[in-house]
Amino acid sequence: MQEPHSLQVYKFGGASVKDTAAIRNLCRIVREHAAQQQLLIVVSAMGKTTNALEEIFQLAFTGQDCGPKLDALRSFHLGVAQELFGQESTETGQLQDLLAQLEQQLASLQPPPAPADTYDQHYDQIISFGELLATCIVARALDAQWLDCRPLLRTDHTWREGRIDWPTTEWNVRDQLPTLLQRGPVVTQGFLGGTPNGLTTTLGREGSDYTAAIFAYCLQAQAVTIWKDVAGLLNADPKFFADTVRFPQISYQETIEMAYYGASVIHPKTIKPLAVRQIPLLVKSFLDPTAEGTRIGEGRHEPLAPAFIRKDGQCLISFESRDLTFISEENLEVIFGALAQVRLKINMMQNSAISFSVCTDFSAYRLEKLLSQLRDQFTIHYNTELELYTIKNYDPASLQRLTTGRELLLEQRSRQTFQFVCRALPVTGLL
Ligand SMILES: Nc1ncnc2c1ncn2[C@@H]1O[C@H](COP(=O)(O)OP(=O)(O)O)[C@@H](O)[C@H]1O
Ligand SMILES: N[C@@H](CC(=O)OP(=O)(O)O)C(=O)O
Repeated sequence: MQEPHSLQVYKFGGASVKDTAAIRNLCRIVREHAAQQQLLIVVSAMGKTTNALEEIFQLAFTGQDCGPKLDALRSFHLGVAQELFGQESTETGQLQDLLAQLEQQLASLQPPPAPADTYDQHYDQIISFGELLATCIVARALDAQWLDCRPLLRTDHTWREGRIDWPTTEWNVRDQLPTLLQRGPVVTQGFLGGTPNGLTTTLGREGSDYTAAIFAYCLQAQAVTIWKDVAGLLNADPKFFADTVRFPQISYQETIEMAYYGASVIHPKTIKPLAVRQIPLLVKSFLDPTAEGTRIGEGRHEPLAPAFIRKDGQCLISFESRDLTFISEENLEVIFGALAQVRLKINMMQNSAISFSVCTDFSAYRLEKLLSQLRDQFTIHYNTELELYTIKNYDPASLQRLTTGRELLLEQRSRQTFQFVCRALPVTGLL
């Protein structure tokens, strides 16, 4: 038996499996870069399938017709499978079974409409089909073993953000995976987990990177490679910023901070399990697989270029005590408690004498719940459609580059990091 550390974990996200050509490219990468090694391949839903499933679920849950959107999702997956494997080979089998299960589960939501407080639980049962369908196709394209990760990756019942039960998960993974990996490559789902009573959970949007890290941690893998549509970890998202530069090497700590502030290239929970076991994380381009990419690991490096992180869809909420009393620890306890209960994460916060402001991701549903809990005690104002910018390792030029022409609604700076909230401006090109 090979030593456990000879294992590589590859993670392929939505962009790398978005269509037939992308899946063929994935197969080439696996063949050319992972021969002679044990390989666990973690795969996300194809392209924008998770968003499509969210729309389908929303329609079904609110008693509306999701038929046309479901048909489009079905045709898309069957179309890709037919291009890869031929018409007849997809008429029955696992893919058809999964599509039938999805249809059945959606039908069971209506009528009668499920109670509103089961929304998140039902969400997970439906949204998870994106990864199940994608892995079914990719495993077959690679002639690899298909693994349902849900019985292994044990979580609690925190729907849409399942919290991993590490001891159970590690035991399960170490019990099951080594034998399978010895036989050949294994393909499994990112983003999914399972509760003790066999229900599906998801780990938070874009959580497949985290799945790769969980498996790598449990199996003490040699490295994790996440294959992206960018050259590596850059100092900014090239979709919004001009003149980006790649970091060839960067520490776990710098990366975790970038992910925390919103650099969407890596899910924020990915780094910790890898850092604990000193497993390097490689970010590589599936468009140019031989290029160097980025190596994230232990150690120090030269000071980095300023990094720019933009988070859109922000909401700035301010709480004022109703009777001009100062914002006190007691008030803050109430506000934090309510934010935690409705699961609104604080991206930035600031207090003054009689008011306390938080910047969070906007969710109409969660905001309404928050307002109904706190309205009696506080006067609450909020603004939506805002952007939160963070500059790590800022200098005067980078500050000027980002703040010129913007009205800053809230700002904060430490020695390394500058953050501000502002109104979204019309897009006129790259920043
Ligand atoms: N600092 C950054 N460096 C590189 N890419 C970034 C950065 N911040 C955001 N991105 C964005 O992350 C995208 C890749 O991540 P993501 O879309 O989650 O990939 P996938 O879903 O395929 O795993 C890139 O296309 C890029 O727009
Ligand atoms: N498919 C899920 C999980 C995920 O991680 O996807 P991706 O690897 O494409 O970001 C999502 O879109 O949230």
